[in-house]
Amino acid sequence: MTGYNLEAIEAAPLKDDVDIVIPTIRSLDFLEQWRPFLQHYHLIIVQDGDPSIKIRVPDGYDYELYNRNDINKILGPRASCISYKDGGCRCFGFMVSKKKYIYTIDDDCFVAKDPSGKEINVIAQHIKNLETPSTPHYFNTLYDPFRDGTDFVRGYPFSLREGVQTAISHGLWLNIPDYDAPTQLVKPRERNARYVDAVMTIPKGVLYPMCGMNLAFNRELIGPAMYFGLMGEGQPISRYDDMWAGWAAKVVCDHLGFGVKTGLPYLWHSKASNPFVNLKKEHKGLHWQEDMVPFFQNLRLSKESDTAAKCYMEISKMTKENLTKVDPYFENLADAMVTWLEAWEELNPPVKNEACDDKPVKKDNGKDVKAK
Ligand SMILES: O=c1ccn([C@@H]2O[C@H](COP(=O)(O)OP(=O)(O)O[C@H]3O[C@@H](CO)[C@H](O)[C@H]3O)[C@@H](O)[C@H]2O)c(=O)[nH]1
Ligand SMILES: [Mn+2]
Repeated sequence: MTGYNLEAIEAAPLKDDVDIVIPTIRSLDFLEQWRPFLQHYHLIIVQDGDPSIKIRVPDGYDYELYNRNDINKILGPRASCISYKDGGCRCFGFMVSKKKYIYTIDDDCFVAKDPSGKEINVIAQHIKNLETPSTPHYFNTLYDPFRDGTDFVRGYPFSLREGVQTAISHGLWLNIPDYDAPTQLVKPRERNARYVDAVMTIPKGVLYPMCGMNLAFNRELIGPAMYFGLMGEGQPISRYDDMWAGWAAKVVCDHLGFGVKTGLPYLWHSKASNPFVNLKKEHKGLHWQEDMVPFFQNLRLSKESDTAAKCYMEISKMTKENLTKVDPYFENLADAMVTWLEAWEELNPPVKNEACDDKPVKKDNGKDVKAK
């Protein structure tokens, strides 16, 4: 497919347009190996667990680091919507970022190699995925037609070849696959060595289990719908943070006409989590997913919902109406979704037109800021 200068996209890493968000309860030593690919980017590190622990960021990285005390200070009572002791705390980083794109990665992930032995530049591939259209309305059997060396196949309607803007790029994992605890327990030695050289659009109306380990998205298009839920300490469920975000964000993308791609790039996941501990954290989710998935599959948004934030507000109401019968937890989750939206709006005030009004309009972290 021509018309998109893929080489130019690869050469320009868009370093001023991407923030890298890392949730961590461990160490950041994994960043040493990522230097050639990540050091040019700004990091937003969300330190989970005990805030008195000092974590070291490898020299040379440009970063902001937030622990629980910082989250409480910045969000005040609204900090209650950010999960504690769950990787879902990463969404705080999405909220404080001001960039167009987010790339989020776990702290037990390393650089993978393609079958030729070349190290994979994850951000370059995610940017390609995001900066080229998706094709959610009709499946191209040669996968992403916007990659070099391929195109739309015979029988692909010309009226659909323009595609739609891509909002989410979901990358995959070599070595330890993203299995749930029961699958990990029955297949403790399973490793993924299968590198599939493919990127594909997930069709409109089809949901998927989104993993937060190697994920990029366009924050301007979909940011408010990328809430990783209320999980972890004090909650009956953990480790469904990315699933919740993925189901909701896909429904919002389908409604707003954005696309979601999955496939390349791969990274190397060297799993640090324990399947027995995970089973304890996940077991309610394993039951509830049988209700959560049909809930999202049947959800229809109104045409008045024409932004990600409005869609997400509607989803919070529907969550309360439809899932509270599954468990009272969903009432708290629905309230947390509203709190998340309020906090998002406070930190990301709507941009006003300077020509109409140049008065200071909003407070941003306590400071008056002019609308840009
Ligand atoms: O309490 C916690 C636990 C973890 N983190 C950070 O979150 C990521 C992922 O954690 P981990 O590597 O333990 O989990 P996996 O099972 O390997 O990964 C998958 O589980 C998903 C559900 O949360 C996650 O998105 C998947 O990638 C690491 O960076 C931990 O340090 C945390 O902050 N708080
Ligand atoms: Mn892991």
